Amino acid sequence: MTLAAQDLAFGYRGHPVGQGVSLAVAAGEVLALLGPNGGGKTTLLKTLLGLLPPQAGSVMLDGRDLAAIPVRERARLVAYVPQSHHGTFAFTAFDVVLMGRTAHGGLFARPGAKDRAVAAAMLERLGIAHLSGRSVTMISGGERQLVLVARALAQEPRFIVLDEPTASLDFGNQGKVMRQIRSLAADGLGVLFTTHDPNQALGHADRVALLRDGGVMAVGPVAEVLSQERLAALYGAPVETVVEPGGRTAFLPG
Ligand SMILES: Nc1ncnc2c1ncn2[C@@H]1O[C@H](COP(=O)(O)OP(=O)(O)OP(=O)(O)O)[C@@H](O)[C@H]1O
Repeated sequence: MTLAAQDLAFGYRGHPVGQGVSLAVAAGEVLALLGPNGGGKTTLLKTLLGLLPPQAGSVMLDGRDLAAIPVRERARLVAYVPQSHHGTFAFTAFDVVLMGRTAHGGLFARPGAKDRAVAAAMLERLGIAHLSGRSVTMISGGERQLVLVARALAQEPRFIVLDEPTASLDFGNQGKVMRQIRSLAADGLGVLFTTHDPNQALGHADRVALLRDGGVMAVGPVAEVLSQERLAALYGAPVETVVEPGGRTAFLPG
């Protein structure tokens, strides 16, 4: 099963952002999307999720055109973790995670015991069960980010798309989310995430796509694609390479 962009052009009405993008994320793998600010990462994700219509080309989910898949079925297959934002409504963390179950119930069905159990299990999995009864307007940005990841997991999707999932997280929670990402792929999910840290792609992704000016500069296995030269070209800035005594490579802004 794959989620794939085929010769995709994407953008907003009257504002094309990218074109000629072909890439795919398969079940069981992690694909990282890297690129400079404004390069089109979020817009591409929204198009892959069906939140924005393609301007040309297509998005295919398991060989079917995404546009032809009913919205509720789509929601059972693909979950989205948007960039963390301030919640406006004072829902509890538990209720927000429970909302991830909507795609599994009937149109007006109330959540059942199974839905509540899945929501509780996902809060537990992310280590935030203690936040269950707290209002999401009164927790930290990082805690809210973890709630959004738990909500996506409660959807029990086949693919999960995360937009800068670690942006507001402290060092410990960054590690926690990245480990979750790996374990989701081990459970058979396809994972696509954006990041501004090439080292996260290096350490946790199987493949990486480099997006610049709305086009794919390179896509492939991390070890083949991520080099000092490519990253310098991607960001238009110097990049340094550090090789640890154990042989592990890391990139630093130069
Ligand atoms: N709602 C919108 N309507 C019109 N143009 C938009 C809208 N949102 C973003 N853009 C523009 O689309 C382009 C791509 O933005 P996008 O948010 O996809 O980039 P990004 O790679 O995710 O950036 P960042 O790393 O800064 O989050 C930018 O030029 C941006 O100004």
